[in-house]
Amino acid sequence: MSSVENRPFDASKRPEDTFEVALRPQSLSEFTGQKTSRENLSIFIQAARKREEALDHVLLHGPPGLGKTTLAQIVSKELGVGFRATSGPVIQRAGDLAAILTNLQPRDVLFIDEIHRLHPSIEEILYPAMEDFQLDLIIGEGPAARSVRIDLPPFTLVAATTRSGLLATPLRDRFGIPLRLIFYTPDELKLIVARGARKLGFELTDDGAEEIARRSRGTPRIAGRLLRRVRDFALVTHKEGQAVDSKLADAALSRLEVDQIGLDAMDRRYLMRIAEYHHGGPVGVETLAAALAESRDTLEDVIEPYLIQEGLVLRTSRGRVLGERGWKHLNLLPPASISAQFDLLNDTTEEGE
Ligand SMILES: Nc1ncnc2c1ncn2[C@@H]1O[C@H](COP(=O)(O)OP(=O)(O)OP(=O)(O)O)[C@@H](O)[C@H]1O
Ligand SMILES: [Mg+2]
Repeated sequence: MSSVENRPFDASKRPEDTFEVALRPQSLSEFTGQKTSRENLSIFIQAARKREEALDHVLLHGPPGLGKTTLAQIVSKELGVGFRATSGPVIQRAGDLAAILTNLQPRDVLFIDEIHRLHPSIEEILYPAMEDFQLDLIIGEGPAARSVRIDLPPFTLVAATTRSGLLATPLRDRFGIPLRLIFYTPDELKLIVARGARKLGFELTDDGAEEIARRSRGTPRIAGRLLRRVRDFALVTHKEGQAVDSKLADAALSRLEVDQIGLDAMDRRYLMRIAEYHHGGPVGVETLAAALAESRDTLEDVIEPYLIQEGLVLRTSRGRVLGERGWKHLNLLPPASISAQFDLLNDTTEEGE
C-alpha cells in the first residue's frame, strides 16, 4: 500500500466510503456549487427532454472527489432515463463494450469512469458508436473473419476523467458537452457540510461547519470524511445532545493532522521536500515522485491540483517551484535570490493596480 492510500484525507475513493452514497445529492437543485456547469447542464437536459432526444455526450473532468460520478447519476435522473455504469480499465475486449451498448434502452445514460484508461482498440469502437450510434465489429478470425454493423439505440455517454489531457483528441472532440469541475469555495463547502450533518442527524453549529469547510481542501469528498471523523470525536468526548462547534472541530482536525488551510501530512511533506532539498525548486515532478515514493500520477492528479490553485506551488516549464504562499505556510524564509524575485513580483502587481 502506498503512503498516499494511508493519508487520512486524500480525495481518492475508498471502500469505507459506502456512506458517501447517503450524502450524495440526488438532483441538480440539491447539487451545491459548480454554478456554470450546473446551469448549462440544466438547460441542455431540459432541451433534450423537450425534443425527446438523447442528450449530447458529456465529458466531466476535474480532480478526484469533486462530484463527477454524482453528476453523472443526476443527469440520468433528471433526464428520466436508465443509468449504466462501467469504467475504462474494466472494459477489456471489444465484446465487453458491445454487450453493454447493445443492452442500452433508447436515451439511456452510459457512464464510463476513468475514460482515459480505455484501451485504444476499444476507443476506436466507441467513435462510431458515439457519432452514428453504430457498432462495427469483427467476428471470427483469419480468412473467416467478417465485419458486422449493428445499429444502437441513441444513448448519452457521460464520461469522467481526472486527466483530460490524456484523452486522444478525436475522443475528446466527440463530446458535445465538456464540463470542467473546479474546487469548491469554503462557502459552498459549508452548505455541503451543514447538509451532511443534518443527514447524519447531529447538531453542528455554524462556526463548526465553517471550520470543517475551510479545511476540506476544496473537495466535497474530503468534507464528508472530515465531518464523519469530527462526529466520532464528538461522540466520545461530548455530552449527548451537545452541539459540535468550531472548538471541537478544530481539536479533532488537528489530531488528524489536517492543518489550518486543510493540508495533510502528505501535502506538507511535498512542500517541505521542494523547500529543503531543492531550495524552492524548480524540481522535476519525476524527481519529487521518486523522493516521496509516490507515483507521478498521484502527484499530478491528487496532490498538486489544490496546492497549485492555492498558489503554494507553481508549475513551470522547468519543474515545480514553491510559491511565496508555500514558503509562508511552511514558516520558512526563502533564499535571498528567491525572495528578491517575490519582492519584484509584488512591486509590479502593486503598480499595476
Ligand atoms: N456538489 C456536491 N454537493 C454535495 N455533495 C457532493 C457534491 N459533489 C460531491 N459530493 C459528495 O462528494 C462525494 C464524492 O463525489 P463523487 O464520487 O461524485 O466524486 P468524483 O468526482 O466522481 O470522484 P473520483 O474522481 O474519485 O471518481 C459524493 O459521494 C458526495 O457525497
Ligand atoms: Mg467518481
